[in-house]
Amino acid sequence: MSDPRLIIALDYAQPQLALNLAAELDPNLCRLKVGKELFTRGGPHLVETLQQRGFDIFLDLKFHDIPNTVAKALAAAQDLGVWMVNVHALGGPRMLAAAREAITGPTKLIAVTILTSMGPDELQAIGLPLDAEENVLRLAGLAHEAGLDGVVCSAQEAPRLKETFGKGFQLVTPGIRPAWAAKGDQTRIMTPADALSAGADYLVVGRPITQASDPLAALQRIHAEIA
Ligand SMILES: O=C(O)c1cc(=O)[nH]c(=O)n1[C@@H]1O[C@H](COP(=O)(O)O)[C@@H](O)[C@H]1O
Repeated sequence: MSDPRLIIALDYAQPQLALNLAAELDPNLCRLKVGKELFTRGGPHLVETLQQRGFDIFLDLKFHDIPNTVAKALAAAQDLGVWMVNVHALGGPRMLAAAREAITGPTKLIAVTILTSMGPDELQAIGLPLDAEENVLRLAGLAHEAGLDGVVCSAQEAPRLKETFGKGFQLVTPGIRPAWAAKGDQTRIMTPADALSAGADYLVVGRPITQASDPLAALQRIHAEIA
């Protein structure tokens, strides 16, 4: 079975736009991410429709709540049959343990560490040490200890994480920006090829594809860059 490294973030306001793009894509070449905006608009039905078309779905709802609530939300995500789901590592060790217990099947469970949009100023504003990598390593340590499958991080942190937690601990990296794409609100970014060389297992790419005047051409360009 193919194991595509590319996950396309379907950050659309209308489910139909997501379905239109999906209709042009090959599930053997990419996976799809359904996040807060699209899920709030399209709901579980949209996830099911995309799965029926053969796509693995990363349900990116970044659960962050008390342990019981997170566990119940994850059970619901698992019932949907999604390929991957995430929680915030900042929810803490008890929440991560409850999350791990809630996932009993093949759904991959990963933890967001420090959002790729955050730089030193924002880390300072929320009272965390200024070095993003230091925070990511600490939070990834909590996720690893709780038995999660991996973390969401920036590709900049990938070498240290692979070195510390080993090959099997999966790294899902947003903040991917080809040299030709706008940075937008992302801070800790890397190109697709550099991210893979740094040790990323999966690349999450949204706007460089979804906001391109020709999304398929943008996707093909990225595929060519990482081939
Ligand atoms: O969990 C995520 O997917 C995520 C974590 C993170 O730290 N940074 C981050 O950008 N994301 C998501 O990854 C996608 C990145 O989209 P673009 O910046 O448009 O490529 C968005 O859907 C974000 O919600």
